[in-house]
Amino acid sequence: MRTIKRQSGSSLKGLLFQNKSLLISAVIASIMIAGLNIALAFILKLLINISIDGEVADLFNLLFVILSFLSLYLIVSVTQYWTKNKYVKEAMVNYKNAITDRMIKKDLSDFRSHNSGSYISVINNDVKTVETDYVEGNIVIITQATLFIFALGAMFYLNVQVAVVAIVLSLLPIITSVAFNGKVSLHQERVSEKNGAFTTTIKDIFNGFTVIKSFGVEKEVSSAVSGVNNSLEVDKRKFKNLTEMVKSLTEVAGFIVVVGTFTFGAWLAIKGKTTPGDVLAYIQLLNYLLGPIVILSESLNKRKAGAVLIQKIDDLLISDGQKEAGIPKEQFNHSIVFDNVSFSFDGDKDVLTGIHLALEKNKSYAIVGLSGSGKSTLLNLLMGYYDSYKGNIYIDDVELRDIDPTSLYKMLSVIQQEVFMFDAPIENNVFLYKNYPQEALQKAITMSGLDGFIEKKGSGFNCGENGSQLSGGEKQRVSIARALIKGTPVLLLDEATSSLDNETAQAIEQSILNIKDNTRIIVTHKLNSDALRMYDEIIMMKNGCVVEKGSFSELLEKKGFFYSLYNVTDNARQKEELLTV
Ligand SMILES: Nc1ncnc2c1ncn2[C@@H]1O[C@H](COP(=O)(O)OP(=O)(O)OP(=O)(O)O)[C@@H](O)[C@H]1O
Repeated sequence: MRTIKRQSGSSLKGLLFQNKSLLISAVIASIMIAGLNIALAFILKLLINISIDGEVADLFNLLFVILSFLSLYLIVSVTQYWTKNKYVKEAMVNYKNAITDRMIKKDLSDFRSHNSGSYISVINNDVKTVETDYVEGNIVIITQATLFIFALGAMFYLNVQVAVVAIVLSLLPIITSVAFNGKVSLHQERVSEKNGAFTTTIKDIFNGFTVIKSFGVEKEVSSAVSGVNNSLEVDKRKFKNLTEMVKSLTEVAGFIVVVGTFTFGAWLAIKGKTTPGDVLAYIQLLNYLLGPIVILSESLNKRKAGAVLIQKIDDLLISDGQKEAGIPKEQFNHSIVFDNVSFSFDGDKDVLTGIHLALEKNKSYAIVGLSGSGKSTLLNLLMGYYDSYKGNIYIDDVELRDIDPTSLYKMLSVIQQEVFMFDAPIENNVFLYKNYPQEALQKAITMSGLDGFIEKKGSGFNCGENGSQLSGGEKQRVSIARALIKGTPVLLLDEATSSLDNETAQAIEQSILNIKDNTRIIVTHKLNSDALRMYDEIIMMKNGCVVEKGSFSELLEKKGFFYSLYNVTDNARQKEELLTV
């Protein structure tokens, strides 16, 4: 058997930097803004020096410079936000599309290993944080770092001693911020996890609204939500407290830098070693030194936390890995074989034990057994929902785990009791937006018993959210039609007609059993002798094992477990109930 190699997959982070020309334009504009801010300090210095010992003509010349400066500032600033917003928009479109794409391409077993709330929370919360703290944060960091470097350079230009004092003191807020880096990331990750749990809880309320109402458990559910909500808000508060404490500490450290540098500048002015204009320029430059330190410390911490979220998103989408491209197999030639298959959900207690089955092409099989005996799990293994089973499942001698999942679903269709419906017209729900030959459509619609409904309501009838405008039976008919239209060589039915009345259910079962060029494996609770007689083989399950198999008459002759169940009563209805308990 080929082993499944797990591949780590590439990180989606690269997508955030894909549009390089826009990113570079936004960065250049940001750097220019930083330069213009420094130029403002020199303009103020000139203004003060002219006011002390200059001429009116100098003042007019300077005013002309100021007007040109303001026009340039406006142009650069508009360019900066325009390119930045366009870059962020394109980066986020690419990133979110890639996330959705990866989610959809996950194979079933991988997708089901995570709670759907985690995926929703990633799209709703984490991606937003990545946008503000990481993508926009990168540009903020570049702008502020440039402003800091320019301000420092300008200080050196004005006075080396003042610049050295400013650098030494600036280490204080930087150290403060770096010291809390790790802790901030940890708290951000915790908030993200709690967001996921909260989304899952809210999702459960929407999905289980009818249950909540009919069982009158509003208060209990509200209190459960309140617990999750409270826990999320507690962690959010801790996160905010921490970031704001870091901000306060950095601000205080910043004041020390201002007061220290300014005192030193004032001392130099008193000694006559610098001009008042220079002192004003120091003050202005100090703002450009301190502002960035505070913003940088906050932005660097948030960026780090954003990077942790990017990693978390990657892990959710990649770490479980997708199967290495498997063997493409779309034709079903002769048989499906379960060779000593055992399976456990929790790795402890087996739900299926030592299953040996050989299912031949174009035959029909009924799987029967008491509730919880493992019938659905057997079908789910065949659908590739789980790959951690022991033993082997072969489709025409190819191990199921080695088959490319996409091609597997071209061979198998499943019809289940739970039917998902899109909030779309019935025709889109049946065809699932694909084109099929008219003849195939008509055949599937007739066989599934949907023809009457479509005639009455029209193919454009909207099904409502998850089919709220349709009855349970109508939804099941849609699901049957969907599978029949797909025309796969193997059909799996798991309680597919349970919501239909006995007569309709039997009619549909009969028409499915009449398809001769199809392999049908049908889990049924209905011990109806007319239907059971039509199956090539009945597989009787008990406690995760296949205990009997054979045709209806063979099993009756055997007088075993199937016989005893079938003969418990002559009343078919009671037999059905017996198996459902
Ligand atoms: N996702 C799951 N996680 C853990 N245990 C599960 C899971 N799904 C099913 N089981 C357990 O596995 C056993 C077999 O379940 P399965 O649904 O296959 O039985 P079944 O014969 O189809 O039952 P029914 O006729 O009631 O649908 C049961 O004990 C069930 O509780």
